[in-house]
Amino acid sequence: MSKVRVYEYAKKQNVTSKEVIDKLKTMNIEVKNHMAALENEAVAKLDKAYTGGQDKPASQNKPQSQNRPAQNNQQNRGKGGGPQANNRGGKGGQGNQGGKGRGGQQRPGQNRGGKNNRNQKNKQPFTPTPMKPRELPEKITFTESLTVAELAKKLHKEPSEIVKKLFMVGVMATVNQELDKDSIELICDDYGVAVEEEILIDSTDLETYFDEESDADKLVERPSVVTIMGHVDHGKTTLLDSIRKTKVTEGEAGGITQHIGAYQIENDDKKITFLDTPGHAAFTTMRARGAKVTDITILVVAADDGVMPQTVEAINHAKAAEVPIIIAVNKMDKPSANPDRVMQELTEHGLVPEAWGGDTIFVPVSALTGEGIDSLLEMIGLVSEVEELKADPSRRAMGTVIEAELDKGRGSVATLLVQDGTLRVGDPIVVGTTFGRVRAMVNDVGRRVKEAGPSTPVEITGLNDVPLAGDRFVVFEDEKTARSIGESRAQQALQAQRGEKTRVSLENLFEQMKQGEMKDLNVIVKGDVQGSVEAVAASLLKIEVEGVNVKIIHTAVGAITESDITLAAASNAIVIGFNVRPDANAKRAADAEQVDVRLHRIIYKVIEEIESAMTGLLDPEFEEKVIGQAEVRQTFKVSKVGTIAGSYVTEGKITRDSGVRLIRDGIVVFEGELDTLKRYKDDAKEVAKGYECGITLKNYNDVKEGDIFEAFVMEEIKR
Ligand SMILES: Nc1nc2c(ncn2[C@@H]2O[C@H](COP(=O)(O)OP(=O)(O)OP(=O)(O)O)[C@@H](O)[C@H]2O)c(=O)[nH]1
Repeated sequence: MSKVRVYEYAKKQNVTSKEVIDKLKTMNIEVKNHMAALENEAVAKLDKAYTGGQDKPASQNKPQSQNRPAQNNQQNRGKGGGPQANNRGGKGGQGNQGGKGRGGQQRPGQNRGGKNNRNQKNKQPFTPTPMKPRELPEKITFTESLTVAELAKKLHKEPSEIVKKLFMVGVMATVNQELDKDSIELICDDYGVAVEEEILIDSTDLETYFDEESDADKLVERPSVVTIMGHVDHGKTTLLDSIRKTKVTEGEAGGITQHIGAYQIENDDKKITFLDTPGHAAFTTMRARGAKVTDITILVVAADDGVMPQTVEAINHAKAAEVPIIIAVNKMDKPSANPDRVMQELTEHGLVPEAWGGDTIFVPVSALTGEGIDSLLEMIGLVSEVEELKADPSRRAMGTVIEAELDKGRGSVATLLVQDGTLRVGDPIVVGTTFGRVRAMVNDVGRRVKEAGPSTPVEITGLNDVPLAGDRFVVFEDEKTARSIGESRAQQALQAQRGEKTRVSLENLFEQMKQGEMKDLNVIVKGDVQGSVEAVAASLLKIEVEGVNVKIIHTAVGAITESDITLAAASNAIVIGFNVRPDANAKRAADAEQVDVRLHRIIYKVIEEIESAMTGLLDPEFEEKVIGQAEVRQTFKVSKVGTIAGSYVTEGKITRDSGVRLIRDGIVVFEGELDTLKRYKDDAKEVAKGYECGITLKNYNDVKEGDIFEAFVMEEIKR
């Protein structure tokens, strides 16, 4: 196949891949990254754009294609920003100088600006004179960025000259400052020197291998991968069992005992893979790690119970992952079954049955009696046909870890879902940050196998360490490469742990918007009552700021849970708690995943904060810091004084002048000030963890045993 990839095309045109991707975007052609293969049609359109409508194919263009219209250059200059020195807020626009275009792409001697022509006059075009030491180079190359000093060296100039030039276009830079691509191009443009950005292909980035496209003629249909989700006790496990029992061939060794966290069945000559990781937590954890493994979600809803909170959560998780949903209305054998109610309730969540004019498939089943299971499988078959699930068994194997553990006898044991290619015993493999050679491979019924094709779950041994669920794996040519990539990945992971992640937060939102990285601000709203959740969500949706949309991906009543944080991490969302707090697990998860959780009690403050963040006006000067917690052990009513809460400090400390919140079952019932803080009879300035104290609140008396005081102070944030 001779398809041209984005980076190859960019090279041909002597522009960057990003520019090509941006240009494609303006043509409504979305490509994943620089590795994406371009359709002929896209190449033709690009050729047209780069040759100014002359319909000249890229192959005929000289590598340094000069004849790009100035207006294209303008367009490609990046979103609203002129040149900027990195790490600086450089006021955009200034450097975007009129029709000057990006002569950086041009070679000296070709149609250059006046200044450079003057330089050129001294040159004897056909006499091979030796290069003068201070002469400008024809072209420079760089990867990602250059410091001012490095750029100066490449241009054979003094750094101070470059600093001056930058200053002229409104960029203040010091000698050691890193310059971004725009600034480098602008300076080179000014000297009439061509620039080429070398794009490094990161061989340690496993996703790159997933993005490699297969030849169309090698693609074959692959089994669909199905996850079952639903509310507790609605019958997920029973349904999974029932499907397996009806379909696993009797003759299989090991019968129906399942060995690994996934199994495959055959229905109408078509295989279906079920992931036995019920619950959306596992599903979303995987997605948070970047892996998409599920093709279809079966949402189990008990016909006698209807839509419950976890049903809604599951819907939102599946929607966020853009996975099609089939509804299994379970427990139809029960006399109290009311499938109409289930349909009605799900309609309220945007899942409208086909019978009512929608496009959601509802299948009534009984996991207990087996009734309806065949229709369910048939529907899975139908949906997977629509999805056109394809893979190329001839390529190197790649996929995702379903689960992994350390086995005393066998060492690291990992269940992998092969998503593309064919995995074979003996293959050198990198799995997450681990590596090795596939020593032995066992299928879902415990039988040893030599190879496993697309959508097949297998258990393997032979890795040097235990990978994590959701980690990606890729097979490499030889063990040496696998080891070196595995080791660099482990190293990178360590560094990343120390470094920072770029999850969206209200603090960095504007910056990300400016760089064109954010189009949707995903938000999860949790609140104390349905009414307030709806009100917050509705007000958020009304915010109008150009360039970014608020997208509510999940709302629910109750405290912020770990599952909310996982969803936020997977969907790059922020979490808003309205009169509710995160529970302990959620707090830990939010810290670890760096999910921005914003807690509020007044709607307009929520809106104000988000709006300011979107317009870059967020005032981050003060941030609330929780300094301690105390639990109310006993209350005493004293006339004139009110209720004294005999409390025990469980975390940090409570200080006399800290702000305080009273929390009951995860819900904030009061926020205000302390009236008194006493140790025995004496006033105390602060009471530390492990000590008892008496607390009264200003203007609030309804303190109850078991309530939690949360003390906080406002701290100035260093910018
Ligand atoms: N009558 C009837 N009972 C069912 C059916 N499906 C499941 N049950 C029962 O419902 C209960 C819960 O079923 P499970 O399969 O454990 O539910 P689950 O969704 O896996 O529950 P968790 O794993 O706790 O989330 C069990 O007692 C099942 O026997 C059904 O179709 N009809």
